[in-house]
Amino acid sequence: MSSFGSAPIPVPANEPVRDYAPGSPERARIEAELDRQLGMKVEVPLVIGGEKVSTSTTRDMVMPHRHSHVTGVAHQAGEAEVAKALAEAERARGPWAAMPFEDRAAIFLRAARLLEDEFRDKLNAATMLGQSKTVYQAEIDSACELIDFLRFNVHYLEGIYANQPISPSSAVWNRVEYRPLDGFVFAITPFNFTAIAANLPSAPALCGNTVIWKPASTAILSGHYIMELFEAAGLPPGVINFLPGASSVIGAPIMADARLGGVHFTGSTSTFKSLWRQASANLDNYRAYPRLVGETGGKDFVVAHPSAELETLTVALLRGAFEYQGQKCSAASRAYIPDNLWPQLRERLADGLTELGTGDVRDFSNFLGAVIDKHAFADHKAAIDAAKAAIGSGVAEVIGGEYDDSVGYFVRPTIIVATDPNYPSMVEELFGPILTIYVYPEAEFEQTLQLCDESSPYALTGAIFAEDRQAVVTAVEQLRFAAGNFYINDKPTGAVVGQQPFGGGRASGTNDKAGSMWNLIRWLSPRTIKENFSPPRDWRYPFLG
Ligand SMILES: NC(=O)c1ccc[n+]([C@@H]2O[C@H](COP(=O)([O-])OP(=O)(O)OC[C@H]3O[C@@H](n4cnc5c(N)ncnc54)[C@H](O)[C@@H]3O)[C@@H](O)[C@H]2O)c1
Ligand SMILES: N[C@@H](CCC=O)C(=O)O
Repeated sequence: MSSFGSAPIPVPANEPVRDYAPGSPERARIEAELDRQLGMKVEVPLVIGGEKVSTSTTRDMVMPHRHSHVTGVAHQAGEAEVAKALAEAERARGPWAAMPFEDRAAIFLRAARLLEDEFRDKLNAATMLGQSKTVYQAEIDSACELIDFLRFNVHYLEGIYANQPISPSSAVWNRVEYRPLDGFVFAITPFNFTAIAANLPSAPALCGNTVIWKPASTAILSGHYIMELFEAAGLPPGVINFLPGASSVIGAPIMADARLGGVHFTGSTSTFKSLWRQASANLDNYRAYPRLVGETGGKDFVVAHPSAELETLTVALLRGAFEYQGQKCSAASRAYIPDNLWPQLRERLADGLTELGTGDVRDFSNFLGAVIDKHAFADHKAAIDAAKAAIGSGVAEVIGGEYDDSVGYFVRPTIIVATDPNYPSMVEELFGPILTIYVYPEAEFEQTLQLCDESSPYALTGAIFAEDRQAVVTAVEQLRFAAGNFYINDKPTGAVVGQQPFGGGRASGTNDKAGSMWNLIRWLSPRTIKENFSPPRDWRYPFLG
């Protein structure tokens, strides 16, 4: 806090989602920006200590929905740049930690304001072109969710700082200083959410930490504009160091560094486990135990009770499973449907699938773009082929199931109807536009809840659909540990900062709830200070006489 006053932070409200309707001013602006970005090639440097760094190795950035189109090149970090980033993160630590909270807060509040306006189209367009999001999916991510993260984190941190111990006597004053960690933070970010990519480095930075940020190789374009945004907002050099490059080159030396204070990770479960193993192997090197925060994979479920309402269930499955090509960690990827509802639901879903346009995100009539890259395409193709081959032994039918990578990595929305509740796509994460459904006998609702709870290792999001209140009560009870974000009569995606703190347990992560005080607490190392205004002057207890 300032030495000369205590100014309350403006109370945040969620950023309104713009609708980009035909003829709207925002539609005209984003179309112009898309055309502008389509006409250019960007050269993305590393940013270390505020300096833009080029290297001898670059990597092409391509559009998933038109892989022949190169949006630019990204310079790749090597050993020397990793060493420089470690040195810069160390150099900037003292001055940044000494900067008053109001000033750190002002930088991120200014970033939010810049994103509300002049950066909005740039970041949305980059997210659309680089990560193949439709305009709506880009808007809720790279504009609204990111603005919310920036504003709400400031608000939550103010609340944490205000949390102080009691000082019951006039002789003693107790206080807690919420220091940053005793080392730098390594932020490792996924491809699928621009807001997450920005939040993972900026949340620890707001708390006074310096950060080395390794973005996903398939989301560099939006990462580049995030760095421009932070720079425009006045973030001092060295606070966030941007290090695109191969994880094999960047990961090991940073994880082995004695000054590692924490890892802020979002991505797959297997990558997080490998980071945890590296931390454990390096335990004797570290100055302090690093904080390991990871939000990871999911096998998110929808359970319908026989009393569920068909219309809302249909919409929840179509939107929950297929928005952004199912590449949300929260996406509904398995559903348990009672046999009384299945015939009608099947018809509605099959009709819905034929209407979900899949193609170039520059065409606003499409509901889905492409999956992120050739590896994801190959995985989804293999899963669809395997399901078709399993018809009659574990699978009843495959609805949809088309794919084509001649122009872009397109996988059309697909439903696998499994007869085996442990069929691989009922229990393993695929992270694409594939929903697997198991139809259960309507009398077996409680056994089905148990199956849902026990058959997959993940516990990120899940939903119950029921009109019968007792069924809701039973599901809430039986699925207590099956999801960190649980929804009643709503799709399991679309958590909003400030409304539904997000994260899961079991194989889905450490459940530190992004966009909440619980996440920020992980980047703080409290120091308790007791001051005695009248220390004792005699060592004897009164009873010693
Ligand atoms: N739970 C959540 O909140 C959440 C949110 C978004 C995504 N996800 C999960 O993320 C996954 C998809 O994202 P992805 O494909 O980008 O995940 P990923 O694990 O492949 O990559 C995530 C990041 O880790 C880096 N990485 C990989 N190996 C590394 C290593 N050895 N050392 C250092 N860095 C390394 C990657 O380069 C990337 O930056 C899915 O499993 C999804 O469920 C979870
Ligand atoms: N917060 C997002 C998920 C982010 C993971 O990819 C949601 O709730 O849909």
